Amino acid sequence: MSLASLGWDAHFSDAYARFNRRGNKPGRISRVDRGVCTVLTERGVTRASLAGRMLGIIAKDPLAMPSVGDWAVIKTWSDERSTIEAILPRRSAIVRSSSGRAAEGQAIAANADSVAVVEALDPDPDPGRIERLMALAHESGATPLLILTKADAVPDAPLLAADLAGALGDVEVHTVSAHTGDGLDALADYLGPGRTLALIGASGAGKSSLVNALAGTSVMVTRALRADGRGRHTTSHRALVPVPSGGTILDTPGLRLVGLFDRRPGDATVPADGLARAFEDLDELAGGCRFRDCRHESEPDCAVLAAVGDGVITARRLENWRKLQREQSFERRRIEARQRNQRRVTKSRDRDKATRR
Ligand SMILES: Nc1nc2c(ncn2[C@@H]2O[C@H](COP(=O)(O)OP(=O)(O)OP(=O)(O)O)[C@@H](O)[C@H]2O)c(=O)[nH]1
Ligand SMILES: [Zn+2]
Repeated sequence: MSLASLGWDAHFSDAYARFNRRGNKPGRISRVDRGVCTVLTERGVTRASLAGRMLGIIAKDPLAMPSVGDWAVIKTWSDERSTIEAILPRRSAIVRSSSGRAAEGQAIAANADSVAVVEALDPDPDPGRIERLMALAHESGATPLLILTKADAVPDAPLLAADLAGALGDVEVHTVSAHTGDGLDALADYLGPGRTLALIGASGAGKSSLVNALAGTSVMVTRALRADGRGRHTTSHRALVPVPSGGTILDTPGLRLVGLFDRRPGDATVPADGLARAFEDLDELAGGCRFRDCRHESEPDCAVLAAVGDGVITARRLENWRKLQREQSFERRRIEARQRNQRRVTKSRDRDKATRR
């Protein structure tokens, strides 16, 4: 396996220079199990545990915990054991905050060139989840895109895709089916030699099936859906899989909680449908603002900002409420885009009818 096909380039080779001595070699982490990493190197696959100095660094900064996709410095000892001595600076990282404190974030994928939010077209795609995951993709520093899976399972895939794309702005949207192979060719751009495409999405979104379809072999375990139609948590590991086109695809574990990323510990128990109700007090307060379309940012006589100033509500709560409102306006834009599309379709159908007459 050449390091270049795994994404090794001048940037990483420069960073490696100060570790370049006998006994050390670079490798890319393809899997992490409780501190033991599977590493792809020029000479094949190695298992490596964390060196003592790494443990010290991680204790101070959990983000330094090796993640799938990281380039690592591997030291091989005289008894053949291997340890991870260091992680080279990341070019991008998908970070999930396990609690409200940013310092407790955890990298779930490193050094991807592009990050795809993967959402199934069937059952109905969830725009709120897409938007949350899209924020995570944007924050990673890689190029975000949206992959809509299971296109074979719905009659109107292009319409649904256009509808979701309309609300996303400048992000490429691809519609695919792992079962029929439709749309997979269009993903080749993201998987050229040395390029890494990472996938994030809810459990059951079809990530493993997509990895299998792109890698051309059955490298990941997928399992049938539960009777209630919800995906089962079947990805037992995070994996970096080389694909025939020369790049690598990085699968992350299925993310089951809708608001996993931006909800604070106390809010985590609030179910998605109860979210609006959870902010009723804020809606009520907003009724006291001078302007009816007050955005509670810097407007004069804003009752909400006043309440924050008085300590009646916390700034964090206000921020969460704003997030919810952004989601709702996303939903509105989505519905408008769908109506526009439908009007277009109806119009062209009428035109067809007229010409046939
Ligand atoms: N109709 C159809 N079903 C699909 C397609 N891709 C995946 N599925 C089904 O969707 C279910 C979930 O697929 P997985 O690939 O396991 O989903 P995942 O995102 O990897 O889920 P986790 O492993 O839980 O993270 C399985 O029952 C698949 O057979 C597709 O293109 N078309
Ligand atoms: Zn206000």
